[in-house]
Amino acid sequence: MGTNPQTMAWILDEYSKFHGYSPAVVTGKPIDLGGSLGRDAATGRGVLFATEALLNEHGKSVAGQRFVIQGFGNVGSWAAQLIHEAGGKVVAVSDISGAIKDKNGIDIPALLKHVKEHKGVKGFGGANAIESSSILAEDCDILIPAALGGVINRENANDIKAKFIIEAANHPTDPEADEILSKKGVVILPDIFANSGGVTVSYFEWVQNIQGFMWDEAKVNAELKKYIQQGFKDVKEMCKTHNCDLRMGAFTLGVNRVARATVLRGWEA
Ligand SMILES: NC(=O)C1=CN([C@@H]2O[C@H](COP(=O)(O)OP(=O)(O)OC[C@H]3O[C@@H](n4cnc5c(N)ncnc54)[C@H](O)[C@@H]3O)[C@@H](O)[C@H]2O)C=CC1
Ligand SMILES: O=C(O)CCC(=O)C(=O)O
Repeated sequence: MGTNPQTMAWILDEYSKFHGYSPAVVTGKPIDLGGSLGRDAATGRGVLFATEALLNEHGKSVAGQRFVIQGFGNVGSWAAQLIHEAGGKVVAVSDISGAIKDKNGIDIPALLKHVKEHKGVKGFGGANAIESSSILAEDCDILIPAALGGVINRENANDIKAKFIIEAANHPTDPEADEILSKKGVVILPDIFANSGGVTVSYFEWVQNIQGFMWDEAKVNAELKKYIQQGFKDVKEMCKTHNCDLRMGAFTLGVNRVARATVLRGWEA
C-alpha cells in the first residue's frame, strides 16, 4: 500500500548502483525499466477472475451482482473497473477521503475520472456521501475489502450483509470475525488466493526479466486467468478432501506443496 512503479524504480536503481543493472531484483517496475505489461491491473484482474470462479461454483456470475469495495487505490479501482465492465453493479465505494453510495450502481468510469482529478472519492457528484465507518455494513451481495488489514473484526462482523467476501487486501479479516461470519454462512475467498493475481504477474515479470524478453498484455492476462482458474480448482479439491473452508483449503494446499518439495530434497518428514 502507498507504493507505485516509481517506488520500485528507485529500489531497482539503488540495488543496481552496487550490483550492476539488475531488473529482476524487484517487480512492479515501470514498463520502460523492465516492468510487465498488465502488472498494474493484475491484482484487480485476479480479483475479478477469482470472483468469477467462486460465483460460478455457486451457479452465479458477476453480471447483476451488487458489490461494495473498501479502498479505491491500485487494487480497488482496477477491481471496480473490471467488475463494472463484466456487468457487476458497484453500489458503494470508500477510500481514505470518504465513502459514496448509489444503490443503482456507481458510474465507475466517471468515478475514476473524479478520483484522478480530486485524489479521492469524496465529492463525487454521481453518488450520495455516506459515513466511511458504514461501508462494510452496506447492503450488497459481495464485499471486497481492498485497503487495510484487520478491518473486519468481532466488533463489526455481525453487521456484514454480504453473502460473499473477496479478500483483496492482505489479512482484512480477524480470526474472531472469520468464526462469526462462517456461522452466518458467509463465504470468504481468502487473501492468499483472492489477491494472488498481483504476485502471479510479478512472477511473470521476473520470468520475463531473467529471459530478457517481453510478453504482450494479452499473453499476461491469459496466463493469469489460467493460473487463477486452476488455483481455484486446486483449492476446492483440498476443501473436499479435508472438509474445510476455502481459507483452510488454500493454506493446506500451499503448506503441502512446500512440505512435499522439502521431503523430496531429502529433509526428514
Ligand atoms: N497492489 C498490489 O498488487 C497488491 C495489493 N495487495 C493489498 O491490497 C491492499 C490495497 O493495496 P493497493 O491498492 O496497492 O494500495 P494503494 O495505496 O494503491 O491504495 C490503498 C487504498 O486504500 C485506501 N485507504 C487507506 N486507508 C483507508 C481507510 N482507513 N478506509 C478506507 N480506505 C482506505 C486509500 O485511500 C487507497 O484508495 C493492501 O492491503 C495491499 O497489501 C495485495 C496484493 C497485491
Ligand atoms: O507484487 C508482488 O510481488 C506482491 C504484491 C503483494 O502481494 C502485495 O502488495 O501485498
